[in-house]
Amino acid sequence: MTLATTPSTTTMAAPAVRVSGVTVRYGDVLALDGVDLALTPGRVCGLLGTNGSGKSTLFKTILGLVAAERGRVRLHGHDPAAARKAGLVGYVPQSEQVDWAFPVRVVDVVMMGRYGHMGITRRPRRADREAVAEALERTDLTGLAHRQIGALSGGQRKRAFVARGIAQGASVFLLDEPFAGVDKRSEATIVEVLRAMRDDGHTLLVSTHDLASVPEFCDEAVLLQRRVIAQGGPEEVLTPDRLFEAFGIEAQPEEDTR
Ligand SMILES: Nc1ncnc2c1ncn2[C@@H]1O[C@H](COP(=O)(O)OP(=O)(O)OP(=O)(O)O)[C@@H](O)[C@H]1O
Repeated sequence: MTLATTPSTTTMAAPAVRVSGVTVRYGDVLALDGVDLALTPGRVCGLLGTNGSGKSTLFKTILGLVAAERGRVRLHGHDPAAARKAGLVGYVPQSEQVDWAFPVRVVDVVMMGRYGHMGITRRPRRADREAVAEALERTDLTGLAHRQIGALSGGQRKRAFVARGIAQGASVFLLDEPFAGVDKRSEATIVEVLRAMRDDGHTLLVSTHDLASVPEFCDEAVLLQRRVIAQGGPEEVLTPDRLFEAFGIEAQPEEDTR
């Protein structure tokens, strides 16, 4: 599941997302401590860290769902609330955060991405239906469009949320553990979709526990442990010393995956 190297010209572009000195607390719990992060447009960045290292909190802060005590977040120059209102950011949540019993079809989930484009009546127009059809096509879900979301496999559900972001016209995608509970075939399909999005200039931040796969599908990686331990190319970030600092174990990516 290899993503081709991004053209070097993109490395000079202004960041699509800039997180500057962000500190977040839940009561007494310090979840993020002065986090600095810059995401270059048209790249896939892997977000790595132990359980409780702050990955989901970082996503929620970028989305504007959690308020930072200090620091600031900008998405293409906008604050999180404005970016969300403009539909600039697509979010694929962890599976546990979604009520799969909710009686809604795949096509309805994807149409939710169009709400910001519709009037208050939320009546889809031709352009909305076309955008949804295209997003379903790109995520290989056309044949499942009328199935209940709860009746999909884990990988298909993830793709439905990616399709929602595509229909929305998002340019930044935050994916929280998109490969968790997903079989190899679905994983390969998701990686294909992410590659196509990246090649179209979208910016992707992808949290994963699968260290070995990071050099294969990410252009860069961030190691998080409440603060950023390292950000850069996977080979410069995933060193034994840094992995030990982040995970407290002698973990390192398998050599044959590089
Ligand atoms: N709503 C909340 N109230 C109180 N503490 C919270 C809340 N959400 C998260 N935390 C705490 O903040 C810290 C960071 O949690 P977060 O969910 O961001 O970690 P994570 O890296 O996403 O973990 P995981 O890999 O298990 O999903 C943890 O110590 C967690 O217990």
